Amino acid sequence: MSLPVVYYGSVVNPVSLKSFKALGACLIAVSSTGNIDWIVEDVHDSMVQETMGAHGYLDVEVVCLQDGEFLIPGFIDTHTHAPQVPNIGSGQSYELLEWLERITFPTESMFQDPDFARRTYTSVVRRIIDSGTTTCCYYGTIHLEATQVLFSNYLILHADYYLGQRAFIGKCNMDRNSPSYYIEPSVEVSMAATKALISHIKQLPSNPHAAEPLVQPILTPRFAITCTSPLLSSLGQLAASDPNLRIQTHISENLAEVTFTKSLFPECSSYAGAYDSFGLLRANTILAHAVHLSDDEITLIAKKKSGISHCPTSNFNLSSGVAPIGKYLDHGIKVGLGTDVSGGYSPSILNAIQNASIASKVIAMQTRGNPDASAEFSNKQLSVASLLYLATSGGAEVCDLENSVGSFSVGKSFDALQVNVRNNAGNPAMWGSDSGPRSLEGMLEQFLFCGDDRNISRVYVQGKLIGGTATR
Ligand SMILES: O=c1[nH]c(=O)c2nc[nH]c2[nH]1
Ligand SMILES: [Zn+2]
Repeated sequence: MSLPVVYYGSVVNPVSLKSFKALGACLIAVSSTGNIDWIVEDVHDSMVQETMGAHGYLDVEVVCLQDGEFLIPGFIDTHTHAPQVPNIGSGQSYELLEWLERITFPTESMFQDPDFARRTYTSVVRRIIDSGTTTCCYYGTIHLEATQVLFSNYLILHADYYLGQRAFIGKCNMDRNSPSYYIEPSVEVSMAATKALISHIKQLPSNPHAAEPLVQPILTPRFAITCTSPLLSSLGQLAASDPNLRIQTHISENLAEVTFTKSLFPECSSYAGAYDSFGLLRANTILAHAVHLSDDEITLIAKKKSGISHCPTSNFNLSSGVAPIGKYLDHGIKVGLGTDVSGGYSPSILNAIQNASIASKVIAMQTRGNPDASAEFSNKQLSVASLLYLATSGGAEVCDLENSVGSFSVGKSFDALQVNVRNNAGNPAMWGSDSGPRSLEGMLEQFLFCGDDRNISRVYVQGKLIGGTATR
């Protein structure tokens, strides 16, 4: 257990899709458990010690942020593929199905060799942490051993793994429509490996102070095209036996994919209907992409309370389309952001924020002649407040972690980023020696739109410093 610590300075705290708090002189107390003990806003520096004393915090370390530094909740990446980092930036000319066949499946198949996984995954996790991702939903490959290696990075990186990054780790299920060199031979083999991974991850000790283990397994049927009905049915049964087990998959990313999926499940009403028929649509299901959903599918997903991972960089990059996120928000669907490496070419949620903004502007421009005046978000560009929310609190909702992370409040874990937009951060796009003092709102907007990992000096999960430039 570490010592309690108090952070004093500027804090940005998401409140809703429409607002956030920009607090100039805030005290956040983090107890030795890594959870937030108390928060006091607007504290003059002459009152810091007295305020701490009133909370019984005597002789506790105070970390004071400087001008140009502020805290925000850590980013939540609701969808990425760890084994695709080696081919990040390749194959940009293809659409989804061809890209899978030519670029992705060949790379993923290399993880059959656990040594390749060992050589690759450590730097992958390190890079994602330093990009500011405190919670990450990872797809592995079909290989049990390599996915165990991915998990073991939490041991390698931090000695006591449970104080590292918060993560969901899944082994892909694929028993059809996959190349002969990268396919599981049967439902039984796929299910046995899935169960073995779950037991492997669950057997390790968890942090007693975290509401749930920091690293958890997640069911990962890759997408309906690569899973037979018996496999989806077995995964649905496994999910039914453990309501807490998260599920992640892809949905309606690309029009050719949607057509192929419907041909494979003619008895189902839709792509979403196919997942639902196997019990795979529920409140802790994370559906990546959702670019081309029908109105009936939107209604079904809203009814099931499943979450959508918006992956705008990937949606642009693979020419998949523009997901109508505003419409989903108006239907009350939970939405978070995903980098979807390597469909997306950046492991940073900052890049997903920037492309989510542009995606919403594309829709707003296309529908200018037909604004939906009665709707709050449909056909409108996403505000800074909405973008911040999707990257943090929205992601927490999608991961079913909204009571533990996603914003700063008493009782939640201190999963946070210390952002630095000062000159010494080394990003010449920011600050500038003669630009003078700026508002916290202004600094936040510039960070979201032109910041990068140079501007993330500290990354905390469950109160523990796990990355950022200050650790390098
Ligand atoms: O963007 C994507 N990346 C993938 O790896 C994948 N697999 C199925 N569907 C997918 N979409
Ligand atoms: Zn994906």
